Amino acid sequence: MDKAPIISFKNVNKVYANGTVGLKNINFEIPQGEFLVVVGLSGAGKSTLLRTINRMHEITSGEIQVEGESIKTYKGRSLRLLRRKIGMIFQNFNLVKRSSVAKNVLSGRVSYYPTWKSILGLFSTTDKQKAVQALQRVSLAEKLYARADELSGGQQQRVAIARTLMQDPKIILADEPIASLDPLTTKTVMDILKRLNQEDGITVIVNLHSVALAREYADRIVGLRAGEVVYDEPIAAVTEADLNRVYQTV
Ligand SMILES: Nc1ncnc2c1ncn2[C@@H]1O[C@H](COP(=O)(O)OP(=O)(O)OP(=O)(O)O)[C@@H](O)[C@H]1O
Repeated sequence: MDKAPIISFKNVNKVYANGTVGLKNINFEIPQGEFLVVVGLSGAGKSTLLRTINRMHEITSGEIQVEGESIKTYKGRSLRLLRRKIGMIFQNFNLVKRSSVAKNVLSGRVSYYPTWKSILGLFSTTDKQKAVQALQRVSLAEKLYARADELSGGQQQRVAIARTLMQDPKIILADEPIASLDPLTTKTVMDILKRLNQEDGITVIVNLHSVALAREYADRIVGLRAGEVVYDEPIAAVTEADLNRVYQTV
């Protein structure tokens, strides 16, 4: 690919406080606009990898760059700006369940407001319209006033995606976004992520257990085993034998 990398890992290591190795000598670049799927067994380091990109987890050594800048020393405003451009989707949706869909979606915009305004819920009319548009993108505009916990799992995940869109993200990190969903709903959610990638040029990185899904949606697959990259290929080059390597336990 000839596009500049939006994210790069250089000799990245992560050792947790209890001595567990989370990531081991990770080196790779993610070009802007790529749909990257990270696969691996439970405990392989997929969540750790994703969470180092927005500094939810700190790395032990090496360097991660986002848009050509090392994120290691970011704090205060620079860290807030980093997190604003990186949306995150979680397996369990992370919605405020007793709040309305509208409030949940608008909360994706708080980093654009001073704290006191966001606490009082003083969102602009423009942003309220933006929330409706975000819900339209995930085909849920009619649920604007519903309570989040009245929705199905798949609908809640779509609300979470709409919330992320309020950030105007350049990157979406999705950590097992379909792990709690049935096959039909899985397809809806994956299709939405793919559409945002293709129509908006958002770089999407998704952690998945399912190799079949990875093959269906990814531009490229990175396989992790015990914190190490054991496989990194564009989708066209993927073979069963390669993927089996990712799932070997020894
Ligand atoms: N806070 C923590 N403290 C200590 N070890 C941790 C912590 N978080 C994760 N680990 C360990 O780091 C390794 C990688 O975990 P990680 O959650 O990144 O894997 P994963 O591939 O995302 O797994 P899963 O598919 O189950 O979510 C595992 O051995 C895990 O037990």
